[in-house]
Amino acid sequence: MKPKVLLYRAIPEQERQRLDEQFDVTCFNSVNDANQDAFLAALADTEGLIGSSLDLPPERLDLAQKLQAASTISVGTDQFDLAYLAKRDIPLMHTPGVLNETTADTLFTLIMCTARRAIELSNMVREGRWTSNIGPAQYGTDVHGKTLGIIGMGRIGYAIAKRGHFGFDMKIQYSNRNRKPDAEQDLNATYMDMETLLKTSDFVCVMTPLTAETEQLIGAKEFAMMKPNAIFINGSRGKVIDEAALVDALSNGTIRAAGLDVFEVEPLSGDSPLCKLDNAVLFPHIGSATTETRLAMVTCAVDNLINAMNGDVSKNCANKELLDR
Ligand SMILES: NC(=O)C1=CN([C@@H]2O[C@H](COP(=O)(O)OP(=O)(O)OC[C@H]3O[C@@H](n4cnc5c(N)ncnc54)[C@H](OP(=O)(O)O)[C@@H]3O)[C@@H](O)[C@H]2O)C=CC1
Ligand SMILES: O=CC(=O)O
Repeated sequence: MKPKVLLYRAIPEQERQRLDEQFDVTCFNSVNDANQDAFLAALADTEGLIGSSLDLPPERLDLAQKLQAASTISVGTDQFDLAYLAKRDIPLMHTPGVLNETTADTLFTLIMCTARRAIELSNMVREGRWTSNIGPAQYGTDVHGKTLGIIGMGRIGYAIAKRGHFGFDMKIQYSNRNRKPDAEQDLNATYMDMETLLKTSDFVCVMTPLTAETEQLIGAKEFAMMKPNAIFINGSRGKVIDEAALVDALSNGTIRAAGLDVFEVEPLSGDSPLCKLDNAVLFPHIGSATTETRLAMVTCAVDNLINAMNGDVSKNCANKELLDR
């Protein structure tokens, strides 16, 4: 008998077929109020889980007592409690690497759009408000030659810094849990504490994971440390910053602008005060959202689940303490 797997997101047909060859798959294209009870009931029998964009905390996974492996179609693992899974000997597989360049492209788009006010001025044209040649009131600020500060110089942080260094002649500085010799050698990046980075960067870009240590890492105190002309970019997770404090900082002119791909609550409500601010560029969590990269992530996650269900967690296991046993 094939192991039972619960798929909780729609995936391309060819990847679904690969799952079906190996597993007895129950599929929920998405989990919502209407089918949540059926999903929770299905957890009871499942041995493998694969999907994304759904919080699966211990109280839900306690219902899945036969679970052997979980595979998230994302690099971020914050929808799971890694320590809880490790205690139950359940590997959580994720998709590092395959989305680095696409996500860095998105983050650089935010840098460009905020600095050059691209969305705000495009809207001016669309809405028939371009009635005379633009003047200083509409000018943006340069990106090339400026200082880019990366908080969280991991795989994606490095890919963003690479674009800044090679493409835009930017000075790269970073703060991180550990030093990154590759970034220092390849990109001439300077390591510093977060406070110094906040005080001296023209662009501050956050790319850490969401963990107990990084939750609300950037709040009112940190925005106040930034230059008045600083542009703040968040591509990590919404809860890494204090969103209300960011709204204040943007409204009061504490900083110049912000570009956000992630929010405390997603989807962001159209009623959010952020939506009223011209100096906020808001993307609907599209870091990795290209056809090619989303397919690569699903392929990676399917491979990961097959490997993990066969006892091989040597590649792409997020709760690494399992590997050390
Ligand atoms: N907007 C989007 O669509 C996307 C968002 N993401 C988000 O980006 C995150 C990062 O992805 P990725 O680059 O692959 O991950 P990595 O693990 O490669 O990079 C994360 C970096 O953050 C550092 N870090 C972790 N905790 C802290 C801390 N407390 N203080 C300072 N630095 C810290 C890590 O340091 P160290 O090296 O020392 O461990 C590491 O260098 C994901 O977890 C996800 O939340 C990812 C993909 C797309
Ligand atoms: O946010 C996206 C991810 O892969 O994590």
